[in-house]
Amino acid sequence: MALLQVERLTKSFGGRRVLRDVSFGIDGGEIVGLVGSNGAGKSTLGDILAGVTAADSGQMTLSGHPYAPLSAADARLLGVDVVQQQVRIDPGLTVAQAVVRGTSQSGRPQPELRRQAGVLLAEVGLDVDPDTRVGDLPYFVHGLVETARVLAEDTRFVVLDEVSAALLPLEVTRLHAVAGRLSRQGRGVLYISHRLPEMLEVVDRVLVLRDGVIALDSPADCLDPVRLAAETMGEPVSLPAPRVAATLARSAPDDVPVRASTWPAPADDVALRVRNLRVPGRVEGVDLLLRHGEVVGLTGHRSSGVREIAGALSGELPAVTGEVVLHGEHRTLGPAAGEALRLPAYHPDDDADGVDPGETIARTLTQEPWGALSDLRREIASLRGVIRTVHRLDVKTLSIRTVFGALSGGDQHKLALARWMASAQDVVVLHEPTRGLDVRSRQQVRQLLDEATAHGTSVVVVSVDPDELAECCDRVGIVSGGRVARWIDTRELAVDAVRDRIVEAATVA
Ligand SMILES: Nc1ncnc2c1ncn2[C@@H]1O[C@H](COP(=O)(O)OP(=O)(O)OP(=O)(O)O)[C@@H](O)[C@H]1O
Repeated sequence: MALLQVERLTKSFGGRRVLRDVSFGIDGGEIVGLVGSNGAGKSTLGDILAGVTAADSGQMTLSGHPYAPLSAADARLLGVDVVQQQVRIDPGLTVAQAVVRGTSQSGRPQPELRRQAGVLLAEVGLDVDPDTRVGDLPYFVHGLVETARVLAEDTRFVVLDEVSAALLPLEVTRLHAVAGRLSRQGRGVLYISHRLPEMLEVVDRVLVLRDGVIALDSPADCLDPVRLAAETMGEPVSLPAPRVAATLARSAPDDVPVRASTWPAPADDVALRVRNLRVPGRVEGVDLLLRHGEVVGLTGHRSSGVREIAGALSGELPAVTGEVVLHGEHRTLGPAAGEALRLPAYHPDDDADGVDPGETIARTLTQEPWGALSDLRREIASLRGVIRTVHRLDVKTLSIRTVFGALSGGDQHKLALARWMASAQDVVVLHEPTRGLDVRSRQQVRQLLDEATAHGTSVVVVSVDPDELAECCDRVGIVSGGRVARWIDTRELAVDAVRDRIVEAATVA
């Protein structure tokens, strides 16, 4: 008998039928992957299992008994819990309070809570003081805090919704160890992810959700990432090509000179040169050279200094440097000069947050107060632009009047990035531009990048995901001890070869 059995679930939002006829079973001790394109309904399904959302019709059983939770709290009592994709924990709580909140443990004395939270945090590989305020933690940590909370409970079935999306390979390995432990304890796990190569390493079976039904239910060892991507999209997908090869294959617009990949770059080809960049105590002297139209990646462990380099470039952290040349202009940075680089930076969490989730897609993308639109032709052109973007990015919605917050996580991210990139010029910093995106959406984001770089924009991509770096960048710097320990050139290498080099170099560093 399956631990959790799902029969003919359906769910619609307005006129959009998301789940049509979903049936499957998951045994105790099984880790089952759930994949599907952005907007396919994975989170909706996970939320139904965990009582967050109710299905329109269908039945579920848990250990053979009818299971129809009235709320998330009800599901938790019955032993089913979810770590949600866009989890937001009350920033005023301490980590220890967050780990035990809503569980049977929460009434225990504080010292015991702290001790227990410390053990659980270590288990998910999170090296933070249990007294730290949640609001002081980076966003990626929230999913791990939630995973620790699930461990604190007597849960029989756990949904992990995109917990790995913002994690480094080493952190993903720890998350997989947690999933393995849950499975050895006889619990069932539904593991939702777009990071297919990593997911296939941990799951026993994979369910593909496509067009509202389970289109494939297969043992993981019969699948590889390319076949799985094709099953997810319902059509063959091409392997991502390295960016430089794609750039050379593309016919450049007449007004854009095709650059030779020479190194060092000629002086007039330099978009940004920084020598000896320092953030006292955190960044130890980094040299960075970015040519016009180049995409340079930076990655490294949490304490490597990579975030601080990005923070110094975007002016979020005070930096000192020997020399900065930006568009041919020399600048001096440092407290004395009172000047900072202030490169525009896109952070998926902050910028998707900066968008009002209650606002329509149309208003979000036009960025104009509608009262200010007094010219009908301008308004039509502007709305046409919105429709084009929604089509082009394949956003799953029936109308541009849908509120932004009702879109799937991936669709929100794509639109927020497209909106941000529309005004990106010169040199910009992008944090995790393809996070949480399916294989086709990743290609669409690469196209956005290619278009921007073809017009001379240069990009620094900061990421934890080796596949993203391999697909999007011309060069990737591995940061360690506040320095770039090694540069990996992606030219003339297959994407998975670059990925392996990044993982290997980051592990050594
Ligand atoms: N509360 C809601 N109101 C209206 N539509 C919704 C709501 N929640 C989800 N949807 C719609 O249901 C569809 C499925 O969304 P869901 O978040 O489940 O997709 P997903 O497969 O998890 O996508 P992603 O990979 O992008 O996270 C989307 O088209 C989304 O717009």
